[in-house]
Amino acid sequence: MSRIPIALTVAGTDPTGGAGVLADSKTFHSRGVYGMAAVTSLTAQNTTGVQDVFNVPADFLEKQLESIMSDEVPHAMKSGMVATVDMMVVLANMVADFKIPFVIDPVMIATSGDALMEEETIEFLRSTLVPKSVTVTPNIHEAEKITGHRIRGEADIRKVGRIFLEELGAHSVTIKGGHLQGDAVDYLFTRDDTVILSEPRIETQHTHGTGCTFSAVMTAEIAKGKTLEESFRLAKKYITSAIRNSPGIGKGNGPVNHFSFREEELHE
Ligand SMILES: Nc1ncnc2c1ncn2[C@@H]1O[C@H](COP(=O)(O)OP(=O)(O)O)[C@@H](O)[C@H]1O
Ligand SMILES: Cc1ncc(COP(=O)(O)O)c(N)n1
Repeated sequence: MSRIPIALTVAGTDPTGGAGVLADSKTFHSRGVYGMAAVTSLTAQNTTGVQDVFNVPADFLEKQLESIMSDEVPHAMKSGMVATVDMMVVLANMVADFKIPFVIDPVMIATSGDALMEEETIEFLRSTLVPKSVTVTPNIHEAEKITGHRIRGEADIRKVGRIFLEELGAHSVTIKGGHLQGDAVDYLFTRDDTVILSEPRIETQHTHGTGCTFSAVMTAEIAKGKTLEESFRLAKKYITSAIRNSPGIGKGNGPVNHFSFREEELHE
């Protein structure tokens, strides 16, 4: 029995460390949670874009998950880039077997605009994985793709929230409004409640890995036993600080600062 909360990420790599399992691992660590990672894809990418992708064979993803689960079962888990249906089947089976609180970050394209998920995988995600999660954290584009409904403003976000809950069987959905105009407004829709969190938009190009980082905070807090709403509120504070204090790495859309929120807390 571990003496520390454990969070697992099932996601791809970004060798420049801004997104994917490296971002998740830094985030878990900064929230005081022990991090584990099963890798789905190796990407050759940096802050300017994705140069190439190598998908891990699905049976090797299965072996990684068996290695983890036969030794120590994490308290919560998230998925990020899961590019192929075969890998998603492995993930869905594992989630069904272990019933660990599971956050889906439905990663489809990188901040640079490069595709990270095959089209047929989106259908499997919608029908099989979404109902198994405690929450799914799409950005505007991903929420549109999953529901087939165009989002122009808050009324559409509310409509799409209802589609996730009522038609797709989600327990909750966390829709991130980072790609809309104006303030950065995020929405948590559950069966009983709607929580809306708003922060002023930060003028920056350094938002690489914001979605990975945001969902990793939620997963870490859930691993500690926090409620969904508490985890959402903390993730919003953390990502705002992380974007505001971005370290200015790379020639393109640089990463956020995964440790700034912790420092701000210490200085309070
Ligand atoms: N320029 C910004 N200023 C403040 N918050 C932002 C900014 N861009 C994104 N966010 C926040 O970062 C988180 C990730 O959102 P988003 O960029 O929509 O997702 P993704 O990284 O998956 O595309 C959300 O909490 C969103 O509101
Ligand atoms: C391996 C990997 N996973 C995910 C993303 C998306 O990142 P974002 O958090 O900016 O949507 C990425 N660029 N690379």
